[in-house]
Amino acid sequence: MLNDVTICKIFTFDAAHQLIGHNGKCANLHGHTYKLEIFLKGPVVGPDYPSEEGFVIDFAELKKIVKEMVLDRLDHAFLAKGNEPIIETLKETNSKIALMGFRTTVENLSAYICYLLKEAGLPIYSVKLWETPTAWAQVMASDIPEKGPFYRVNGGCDYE
Ligand SMILES: Nc1nc2c(c(=O)[nH]1)N=C([C@H](O)[C@H](O)COP(=O)(O)OP(=O)(O)OP(=O)(O)O)CN2
Ligand SMILES: [Zn+2]
Repeated sequence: MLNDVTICKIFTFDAAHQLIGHNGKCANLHGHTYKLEIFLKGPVVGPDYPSEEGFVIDFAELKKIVKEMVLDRLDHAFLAKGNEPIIETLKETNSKIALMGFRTTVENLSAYICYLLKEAGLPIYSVKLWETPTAWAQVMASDIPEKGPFYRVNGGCDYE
């Protein structure tokens, strides 16, 4: 039996959002440099274990998957629930919109990313998403229900 190892790779992306109806400054259109920590957990495998590589997964491979599935979609985008009036103007100016369909709190975004990567077949352990240097949310893959994350069930909405 192989022992599991947890590995982590860190990414950043810049994005804007607006929490419509929030009773505070985040009701304004504003942006963040998000820091995204992806934790994977699994045995150190290779095609002919024990491999010379000694990887859970090649960080380069992980980077490629996260870039394609997350960063290309979210980086320098407006993260939209879909009810933000600014969307019309952004469309008119061909500005990048990532239509999430849920309220773009750091809780919901981290659950979304974790679910996406889990569905992609990665041995995902957790996703930790920093919205600011002092605020983050972490979602454990094992806490995501089979039918999907909580934002799917209740809209993840603290207002509507
Ligand atoms: N539980 C949550 N609370 C808040 C969220 C969220 O996603 N989950 N989001 C916001 C805002 O979007 C805001 O970007 C973050 O707010 P805050 O941490 O208060 O930001 P500050 O820049 O004021 O941080 P300081 O380090 O305290 O200066 C609001 N709440
Ligand atoms: Zn914010």
